[in-house]
Amino acid sequence: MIRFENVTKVYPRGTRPALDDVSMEIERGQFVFLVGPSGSGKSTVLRLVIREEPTTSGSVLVAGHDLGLLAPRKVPRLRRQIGTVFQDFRLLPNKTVAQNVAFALQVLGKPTKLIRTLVPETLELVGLEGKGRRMPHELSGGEQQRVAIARAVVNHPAVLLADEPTGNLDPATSLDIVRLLARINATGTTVLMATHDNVIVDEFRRRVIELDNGKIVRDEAEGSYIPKEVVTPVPAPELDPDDLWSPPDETDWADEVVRGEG
Ligand SMILES: Nc1ncnc2c1ncn2[C@@H]1O[C@H](COP(=O)(O)OP(=O)(O)OP(=O)(O)O)[C@@H](O)[C@H]1O
Repeated sequence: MIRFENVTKVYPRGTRPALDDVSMEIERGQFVFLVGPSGSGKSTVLRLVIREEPTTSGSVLVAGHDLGLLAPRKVPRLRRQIGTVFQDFRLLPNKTVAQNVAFALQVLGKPTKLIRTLVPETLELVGLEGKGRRMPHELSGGEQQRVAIARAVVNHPAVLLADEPTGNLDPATSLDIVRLLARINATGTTVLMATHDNVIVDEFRRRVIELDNGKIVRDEAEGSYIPKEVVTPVPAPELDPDDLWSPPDETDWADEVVRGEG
């Protein structure tokens, strides 16, 4: 689904490469934690996947398509297939919860009838049923992040990128948010989450890719990671795929990118 081939990224005013000859492949449907110290290149990986930045050398491929060959006017089409969530939520402060989520569909020109169905459905998915009329400032941090996640997934993206989504949240709320991301992953959405939080990484035991100084220094398959310390046990993430949307259709997604290139 996401492939990096010998990717090096040097920012215009960078003194050293933010990414240095990185190669990796993330399969469709995987949940991957991207870890590493501050400045190791985690956010840069995410920026390259949505083509917010070009590579300096090497290729980033999404669904088999080289983003370096994608015409700039086709980039919005790519981003439509990729949901993004950030540490600071980035909600529209003057819109209600429901309007924040609806806005993501309105900018895509989706019909009102569809929006009226999808918004409540998505708010229920993220555990915010009944809170659609609240303003963002009337919510806790964890609830605000749920709104941001609802907005990111309401269009059923093939990929969800999360950059330190728990960075502003307390430990218990952080685990709830990652459980929610795991539920979304269980619907077939590929999830790539950058995090500093070792408790979460140890707890969820998904694939871990560690960066240091722009290089991959560890890549451990799902479930193979042995925590260094015992952490407080918490219940396993709730996975109920029957209750959720069907997985995104990779064929449609690939076709859309192909059409975009043409
Ligand atoms: N726009 C930019 N211009 C110049 N250098 C940049 C830019 N963005 C990031 N960098 C540099 O690239 C390197 C990688 O940064 P990046 O933000 O990807 O790291 P990170 O692992 O996400 O860090 P953090 O955990 O602190 O968010 C750092 O040395 C950073 O200073």
